[in-house]
Amino acid sequence: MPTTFNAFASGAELAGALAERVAAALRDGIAARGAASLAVSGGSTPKAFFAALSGHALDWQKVTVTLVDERFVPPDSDRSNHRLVAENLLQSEAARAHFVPLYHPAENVEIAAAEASIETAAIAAPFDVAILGMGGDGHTASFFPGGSRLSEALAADTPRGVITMTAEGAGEPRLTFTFSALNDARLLVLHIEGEAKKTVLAAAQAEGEETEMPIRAVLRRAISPVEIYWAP
Ligand SMILES: O=C1O[C@H](COP(=O)(O)O)[C@@H](O)[C@H](O)[C@H]1O
Repeated sequence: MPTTFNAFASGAELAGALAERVAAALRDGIAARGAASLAVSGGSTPKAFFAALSGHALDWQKVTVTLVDERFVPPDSDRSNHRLVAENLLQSEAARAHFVPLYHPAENVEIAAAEASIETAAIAAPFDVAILGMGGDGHTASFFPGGSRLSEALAADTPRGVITMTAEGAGEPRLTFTFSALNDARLLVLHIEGEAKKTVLAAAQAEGEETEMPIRAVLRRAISPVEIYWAP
């Protein structure tokens, strides 16, 4: 699928434009199907976008928000993507959205992933919107190079759902939606910021193994076109 590259002069400009784009897609989903879904990434990049989106007036009660991936940490951890979303997106107008977490206080991450798969299966597929990020190592979601279940996570025939991932660069064990659950989102965005990530993106767009830079799976094989949003 083709990618489009949308460059902005600043992170603030990007946040405003991406929030407009996502709010419009959610409104379209509500108009067409009565409800809409949004899967967002964590990390350090999306805060300004979350703040901009949270102020958009739309029928948030009909929107389900979930995470593309999560660390196996409780929501009061400063490493929690759930916490990031609660503090920055589920505010203002968006406080009325329904949030489905991936973390569950289970005995181990495998049980938590099974619970997350069951709960998120109630969200109609495909997602209306999925916002991916990308790490400096070329990971997206929790598809890490060298990840314990990377091949399974990236395989097109792995069912939609949440699986576990451990990797040297990942810190805590992870919970991540599979590639099959993300690649057909009606609006599929890759949100990256900084010159360093632009360089990583260029490397990912060159030849090489998907397993070395898992973002390649999205850039090469996603069913939906990938809209890249970048600012310096
Ligand atoms: O581990 C993660 O990292 C990526 C990228 O994060 P960033 O801090 O470089 O923006 C993120 O997309 C993912 O959701 C997160 O769990």
